Amino acid sequence: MSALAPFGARLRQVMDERGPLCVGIDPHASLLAEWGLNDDVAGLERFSRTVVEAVADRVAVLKPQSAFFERFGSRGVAVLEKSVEQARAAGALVVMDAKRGDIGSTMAAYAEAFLHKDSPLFSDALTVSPYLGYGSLSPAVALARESGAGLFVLALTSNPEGGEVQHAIRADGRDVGATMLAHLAAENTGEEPLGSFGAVVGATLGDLSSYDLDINGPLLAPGIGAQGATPADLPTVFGSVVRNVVPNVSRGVLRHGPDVGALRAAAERFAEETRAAVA
Ligand SMILES: O=C(O)c1cc(=O)[nH]c(=O)n1[C@@H]1O[C@H](COP(=O)(O)O)[C@@H](O)[C@H]1O
Repeated sequence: MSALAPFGARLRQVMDERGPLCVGIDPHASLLAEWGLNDDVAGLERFSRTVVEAVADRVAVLKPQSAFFERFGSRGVAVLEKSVEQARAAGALVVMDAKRGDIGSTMAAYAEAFLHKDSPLFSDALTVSPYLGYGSLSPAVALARESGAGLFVLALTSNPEGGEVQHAIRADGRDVGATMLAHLAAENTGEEPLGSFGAVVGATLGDLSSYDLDINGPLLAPGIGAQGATPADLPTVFGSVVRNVVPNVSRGVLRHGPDVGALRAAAERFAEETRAAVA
C-alpha cells in the first residue's frame, strides 16, 4: 500500500466533496430480522454489503461497529475485513468503531491490528477509550501518525451514563472530558487543514459552550436519529467548530433497508440536512 496523506487532510477533502455525514454499519440482530435476514454470517454479510453498496460512493465516512461482527467469531471478522475494503474502494473513509483502550504495551498490539497499513483490518481511523489514562494511547497515536491514520478519542459520549466519568472534576478544576479535549488539541497543534486526532462528542449533549471544542481536529458526533438528536441540533452543540463535525447516523439510516434505493434516499436526506446545518 502506498503511503497515505494524513487522515485529517483526507477527511477534510472528502467532507468538502461529499458533505460530512458518517453512516454507521451496525448490524443489530433486530435489524437483520427487520431486513428479513437470518441472524447468521450470511445475513451479516448481506446486510453489510448492502449498506456499502448503497452509500459508500456518496457519504464521507462509514463506521462499522466491530462488536456486531465479532459476535459471529472469525467468520464475522472476515466479513468486517471485506466491508472495510469495499467501503474504502468506493471512496469512503472508514472509522473502525472498536473503542479499544488498554495499557500501553497491549495498546500497541491493538494499534497494530487496526492502524498498521499492512494489517487486514487497516482502517482510516479507530475509536479509542482514554480511560486507562490518555498517555496509555500513545502507541496508537504514534502508529496513526506513521500510517496516515487517525483516532477518535471518547471525550464526551452520547450516553447518559458517560457523565459520571467524563464530568468528574480533577484536582486542577477541569473535568475529565475537557482534559481529553486539551490532550487532543495539543496532538493537533499546527496541523493543516485539520489534525488527525479527533474527539467523540455526542450530538445529544445540548449546549457545550463551557468546553473548548476547538481541538483543530474532527469531532465525531453520534446520537442523531435513534438517540434523539437531529442535524438541526449541531450548531447549538458545536458552535463555531461545527465545520469540523462528522455527524454519525446508524439506525436512523439502516432501518430503511434492505432496499438499496430507500437506504440511499435516507442517507441523502441526512447528508443534505447535515450539510445545511454545518454551512
Ligand atoms: O464512538 C462511537 O461511535 C459512539 C460514541 C458515543 O458516544 N455514542 C455512540 O452512540 N457511539 C456509536 O455510534 C453509533 C450510534 O448508533 P445509532 O444510535 O443507531 O445512530 C453506535 O455504533 C454507537 O456505538
